[in-house]
Amino acid sequence: MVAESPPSKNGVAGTAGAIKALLNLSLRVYGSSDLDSLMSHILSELSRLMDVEGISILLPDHPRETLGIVWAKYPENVSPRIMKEIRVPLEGSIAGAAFKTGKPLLVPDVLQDGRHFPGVDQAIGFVTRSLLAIAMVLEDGAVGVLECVNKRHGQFQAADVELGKSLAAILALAIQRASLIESLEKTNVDLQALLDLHTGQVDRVRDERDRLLGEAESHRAFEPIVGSSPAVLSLLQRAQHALHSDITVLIQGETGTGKELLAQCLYQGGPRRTGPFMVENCATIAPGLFASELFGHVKGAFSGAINDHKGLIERAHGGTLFLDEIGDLPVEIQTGLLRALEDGYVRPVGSKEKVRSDFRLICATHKDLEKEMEAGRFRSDLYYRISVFVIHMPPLRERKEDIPRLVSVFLKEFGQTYGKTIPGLDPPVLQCLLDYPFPGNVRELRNEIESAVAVAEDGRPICLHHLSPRLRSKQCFSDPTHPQPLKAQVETLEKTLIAQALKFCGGNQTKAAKMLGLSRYGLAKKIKRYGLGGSF
Ligand SMILES: Nc1ncnc2c1ncn2[C@@H]1O[C@H](COP(=O)(O)OP(=O)(O)OP(=O)(O)O)[C@@H](O)[C@H]1O
Repeated sequence: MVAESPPSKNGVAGTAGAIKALLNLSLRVYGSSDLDSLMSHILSELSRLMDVEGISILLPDHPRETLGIVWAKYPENVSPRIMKEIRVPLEGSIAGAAFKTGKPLLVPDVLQDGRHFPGVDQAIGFVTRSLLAIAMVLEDGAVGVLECVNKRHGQFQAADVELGKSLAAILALAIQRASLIESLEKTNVDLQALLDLHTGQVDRVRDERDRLLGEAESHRAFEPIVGSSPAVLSLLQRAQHALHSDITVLIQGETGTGKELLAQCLYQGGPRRTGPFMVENCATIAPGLFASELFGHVKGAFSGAINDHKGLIERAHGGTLFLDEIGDLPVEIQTGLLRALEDGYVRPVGSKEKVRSDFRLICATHKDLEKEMEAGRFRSDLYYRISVFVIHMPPLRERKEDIPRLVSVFLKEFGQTYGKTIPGLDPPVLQCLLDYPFPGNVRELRNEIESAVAVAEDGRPICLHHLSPRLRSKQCFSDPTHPQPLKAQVETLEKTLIAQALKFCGGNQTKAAKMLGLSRYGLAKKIKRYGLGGSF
């Protein structure tokens, strides 16, 4: 049987004590983020305030078919674990009816009420006599039920209902707040995980990008150095280690192998690229001028010193000093250079003051500096100071596979210089280049291609007669390592002899024909056949 809530008689709920208790609970709800300990405290307070044997909060399960007893304050002999396992049906229970209607239900005699669900009492060994079920309602509807069981003294009154409604409202807010905090915390965890993942990905992408950029940058730094032979690749690999540091580098190699070119690449790709790049070839400085060239001088330091002069070391401040042919530096100058390297100061000739210079040194030599040291021409302390990182430039004869690529780069370069389009080399020309030892290395090859382009006909390939006699004299038509059909060799020889004769006769075909014992017409035919119509 369900009774309408009677008006307050005993005035328990209306007392100043109850209001104070309500206020305290509200404050507690907003001051706590731990819902379980908050509920345990609130239910203890409520069971005292409402003067009941048992009190519980039921929340709907998903999907909303049953109610679970989530928090409860019952006599000590009731097992909280068993209580938590109980499911109260929404249909066929007083709590379910309160939840669905959103209205408080006061049941003075539970056994007389057909909706009573006996499962709870059976499970926990308890007897429910009277019951007050109040839905905890928010704007969107009921979020749960507050259930007070067995009024200890007398019956539930209307005042209990009013107090229960106020409590249920506070509890509904507490639950809403807690679930909001929980979902915010979960979102926060999810977001953090997402952020970590994203940050990890961003870091990985950035690392990869830096690695690729680093590689690309190194690659770009050495772009002017043409060659893909194993010798060049291993020199570039080594040079790459010196690219991003200030380390002193000693480049060793024969003349024309590209020592200065490598020094330029190290400077331009290195950390001091915005500073100056001072270059000096020690083999070309007059003996008396070394000190002044390197360290500078002050006005009046010697006859002819009409002005102050900044030396190379001072001018290289913040940048790089490249000393080519360092092996030719006089011993007395070596001491000053060593001091500048170690102290970071130079003293200009005739000056009492030292000048500071912070520079990176790159040296090159074709000499064997260890031998120079043994012979007493090179200071050992300077040698050890500059040979921290040595790079060897391989001679061209040890990397002939680079010749075709070098030739094509130079053909393009000089084609632009001379305003011509040179499609390539006649096959014997390449063979000739490959057979030649190139004592002057890449510089000699470069010069050879430049002079060939200069005399070649626009749009026609470079022929043997465009090459210098030095190269052609080395040509071996019957080289057993490169056997060719006799006809081809004879033709190559014929072509070369005609080209030489034309060149000798300044392009005069009548004279050349006479020289070769050919008719003017016969020579013209051969010139046409061999494409020798260019300027001689
Ligand atoms: N691998 C290369 N790719 C392209 N050009 C090169 C290469 N090596 C050298 N050269 C070119 O050859 C010429 C000579 O090079 P460089 O002056 O650097 O040689 P070097 O070893 O310093 O000579 P030296 O000892 O006589 O001073 C330059 O024009 C340079 O650009």
